Amino acid sequence: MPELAFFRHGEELLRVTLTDRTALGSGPECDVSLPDPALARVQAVVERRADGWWLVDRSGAGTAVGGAPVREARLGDGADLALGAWRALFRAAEGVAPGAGETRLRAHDEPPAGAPPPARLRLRAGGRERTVPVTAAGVVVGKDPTCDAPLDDAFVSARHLRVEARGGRWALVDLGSTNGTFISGARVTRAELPFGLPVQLGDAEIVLEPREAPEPARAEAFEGMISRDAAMRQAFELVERVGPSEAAVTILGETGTGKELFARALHARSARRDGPFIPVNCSAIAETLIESELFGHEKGAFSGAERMRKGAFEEADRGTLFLDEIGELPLDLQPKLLRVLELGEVKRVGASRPIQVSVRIVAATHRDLRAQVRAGRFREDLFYRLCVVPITVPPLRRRAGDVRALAETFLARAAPRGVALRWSEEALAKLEAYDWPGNVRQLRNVVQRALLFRGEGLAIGPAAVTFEDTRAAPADGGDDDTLYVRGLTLEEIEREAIRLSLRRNRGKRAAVVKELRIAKSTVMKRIGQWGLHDEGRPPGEAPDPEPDDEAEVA
Ligand SMILES: Nc1ncnc2c1ncn2[C@@H]1O[C@H](COP(=O)(O)OP(=O)(O)OP(=O)(O)O)[C@@H](O)[C@H]1O
Repeated sequence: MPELAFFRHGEELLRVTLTDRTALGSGPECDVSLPDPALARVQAVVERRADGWWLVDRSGAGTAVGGAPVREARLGDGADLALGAWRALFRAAEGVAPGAGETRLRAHDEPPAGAPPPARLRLRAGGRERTVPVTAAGVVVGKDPTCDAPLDDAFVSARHLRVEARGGRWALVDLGSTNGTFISGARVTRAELPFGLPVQLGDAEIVLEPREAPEPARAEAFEGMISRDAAMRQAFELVERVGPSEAAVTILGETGTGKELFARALHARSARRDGPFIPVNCSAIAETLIESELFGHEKGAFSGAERMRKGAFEEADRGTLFLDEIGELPLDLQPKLLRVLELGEVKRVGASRPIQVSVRIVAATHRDLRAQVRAGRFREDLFYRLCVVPITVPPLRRRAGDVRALAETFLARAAPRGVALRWSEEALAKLEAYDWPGNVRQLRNVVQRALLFRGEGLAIGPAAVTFEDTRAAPADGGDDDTLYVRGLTLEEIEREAIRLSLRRNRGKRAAVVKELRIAKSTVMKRIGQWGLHDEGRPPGEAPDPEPDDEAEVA
C-alpha cells in the first residue's frame, strides 16, 4: 500500500500506511492527528478512488499540495503536502527512491575458520512472524515466493538479500534491492550478521537467532489484529467459527476497540471473501440521506436526485454489508431494514419494483443495544434479527499485555524505514498505566504523536508520550453541540465555539453573532481565518450573506 511520510525540518519522523480513507487533522478522531492549531480538526482526507489516490481538503481553506492550496488533487508519487508544522510526502508503494548513502559494514577481523553456529532466521512482516532454518548453503530472502524465505511486503524486492556462511560467521549480502537493507538506520550492502541484530527491509524485519533458542513470548496476530489477551483470543475463535456461516453478527464494544477489524475478519473468513465488503457508518450520514445511502434511489425520486444511485445493499451484493453504529439508525427506517433482512430484496427510493440481493449483515455498536430496546429507541424484532451472534470486544484497559504489544507493533509500523526505534521502559510504563478511553485508535494516535515529538536517539522516552481524552472528541461530521475544552488552547476553544454554533444554526452567521454575543466583524474574520465558510451550511445551499448591523452585538 502507498504511504505518507511526515517530515519536520527535513527529518523523517513518521510513516503511515494509507487505508482506503485516511483522515489528517488536529482532531484526535483523525487517523493521523497532528497537534497544530493551524490545522482544522479534519484538515484533509486522502482517499483511494478508481483512478488513483486523491487528497480532499476538508478545512474549507484549502490544503497545500506542491506549494499551492487545493480543494482536491490527485496525488502522484512524491507529492508534497504542507500540514501545519509538518510536510508529508506521498509515496506510492512501488519505485521508492533509495535511502541515504550506503554503508558497508564489515567485520574488522578475519572470520574464524569452520562452519558458523546453527541458526534460524526470524521474519516479521505484516504483523505476522515465523522462522526459517538457515542452512550452510545460505537463504535468500525476498518477495518472490520461490525464495527460501519469502516475505509478503510491497517494499521488498523479489530477491532482496542473502544470509550466507562466511568462514565461521554469518553474513548478509544485499542482492541489489530497490529499497535497500538497513541495520540501525544505515543502509548496508554486505555486513556481518550477529545473533539478535534486527535488519530492516521494506516494512519487514529479520533477526538471526541461534537454532535452538527458546521461542520468545509474542503477541499473536489474527487477521491483522494483535492481541495476547485471553478474552480477545476467545473472540477470534468465535470469528473463526461463525465466519463461514451466514449468521448475522453484531459486534459490541467501545469506540476504537477494533470492531471494524472484526467485521473485516468475519468477511475474510467467509465464503463471501471474494465479494465486496461495504462499510456504512449509520451515525455519519444525515437522517434525510440514510435511506437512499442504504437502499439507493431512482432518478428524480426527490429533489437533488439527478441520477439513479445504487445503495449500499446493492453494492454489497454477494458480499458483506457492515452497518457500523447501528444503534443510531433512525426508528422510522428500522422496519425497512427488517424487511430487507427478511425478504432479501431492496427497493430503491422512488422505485416500483424490488431488487434481489444476497448480503450478509455484520452490525456494530458502542451502545448497549438491549437498553436501547428497553428505551423504545431500537426495535426488538430488528435486535433479534441482527444479534444472532453477539461478539464482544473488550476495552483495551482490560486486555492483559496488549498495550505493550500494540505500542511496539505501531511503533515498528510507523517509524521511518530503516530506523530501529524502541520504547524506553519508562515510556512503556506510562503507556501501561493509562486507561485508554479511546482504546486502540487512541493508542495508535499516541504512538504517532510520540514519533512526531521524539527527541534524539533511538529510545523514545516518557516525555514524548502525551494523552488527549478522545471521549470528548465529536465524531467527524456529527451534529455535536457540546464544546469539550479539556486539552484545548484558548484559540482552539474559540474556533470550536464558532464552528459548533455555525452547525447549530445551519451556517447562519447572524444567528452565530447573536448566540455567541460577539461582534459581527469578529465572526466574519474568524470564519475567514479558519476556513469555516461552509460549516453547517446544508449541501447545495448558497453561502449566507454577511449579517446585517441589527444582529451586531458588540
Ligand atoms: N487488535 C488490533 N491490532 C492492531 N490494530 C488494531 C487493533 N484493534 C484496532 N486496531 C486499529 O485501531 C483503529 C480503530 O479500529 P476500528 O476502526 O476497527 O475500531 P472501531 O471499534 O470500529 O471504532 P468505532 O467504534 O469508532 O467505529 C484502526 O486503525 C485499527 O486498524
